[in-house]
Amino acid sequence: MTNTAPSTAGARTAPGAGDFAARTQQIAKVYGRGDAQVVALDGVTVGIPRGRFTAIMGPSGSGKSTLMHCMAGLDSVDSGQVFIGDTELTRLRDKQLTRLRRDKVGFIFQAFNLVPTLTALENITLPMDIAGRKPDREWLDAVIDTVGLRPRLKHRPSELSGGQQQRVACARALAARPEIIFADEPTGNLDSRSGAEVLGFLRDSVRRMGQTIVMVTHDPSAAAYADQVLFLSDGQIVDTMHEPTAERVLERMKGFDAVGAPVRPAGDEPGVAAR
Ligand SMILES: Nc1ncnc2c1ncn2[C@@H]1O[C@H](COP(=O)(O)OP(=O)(O)OP(=O)(O)O)[C@@H](O)[C@H]1O
Repeated sequence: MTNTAPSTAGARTAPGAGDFAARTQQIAKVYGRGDAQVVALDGVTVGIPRGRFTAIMGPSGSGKSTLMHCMAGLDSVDSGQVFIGDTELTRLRDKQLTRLRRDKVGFIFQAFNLVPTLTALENITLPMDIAGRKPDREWLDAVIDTVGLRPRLKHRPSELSGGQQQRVACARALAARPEIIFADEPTGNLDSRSGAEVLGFLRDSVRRMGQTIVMVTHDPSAAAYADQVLFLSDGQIVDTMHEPTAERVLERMKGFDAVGAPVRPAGDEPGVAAR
């Protein structure tokens, strides 16, 4: 890759660094050595615009999870820079990184990761309790209403459906008002109706609350809830699609052959790798 400016990833005019909730500059990540070496990220430069919903798609093994983990400070890069807001993660010591993840980043995983002995409300406020922060009551109320959990706040996870449990996990991520939320296959364990509900709440939290969300997904219908989709192939971003529909995303995914090489259809906007 020869470019150095982050992909606008959805913003139509070139935004400044301050408009990105997270960004990377030429990051590379290699796993293993010698014959077993795998280049998971190959010089990715990308910006995640604030207050937008961004989906990351690509063939299996293209580097989606690695990119998300590196952007979230859950994994280290071999070269390049990662920023959350103005803070360069790649310069932080472990303790500072832990604090930054706690204070500025929210996570939603495929497995709901709720504490079984706590009620829904206690699970939602747990990260703030651990951080010794008092929840902003008004914001918490808005989050609870957005995810439709008010009648279920005293229930424990085992008394909730999968969709409701994932809504608790969404509310937990939203409650602390993080700079950015990373969601890794958040609907992977849900039936299509519950999945649609959760995706609707995520989209609402972006539209109504100005949250920034990045979501890795394999599902074109899930990606269609996003404002833009970044397509990864062989550790590089090869396309960006704005205002996606499930049909267009599916069509674009068909453009990747079995080993993941991109075949760009005419008319699609080039991604950062081509700039
Ligand atoms: N811990 C690891 N050790 C060795 N190789 C790894 C490790 N993690 C990922 N990889 C390799 O890096 C590449 C990118 O993996 P990654 O999980 O980021 O892809 P992905 O697009 O998220 O895949 P999937 O859609 O199948 O989840 C793959 O070839 C994978 O095998």
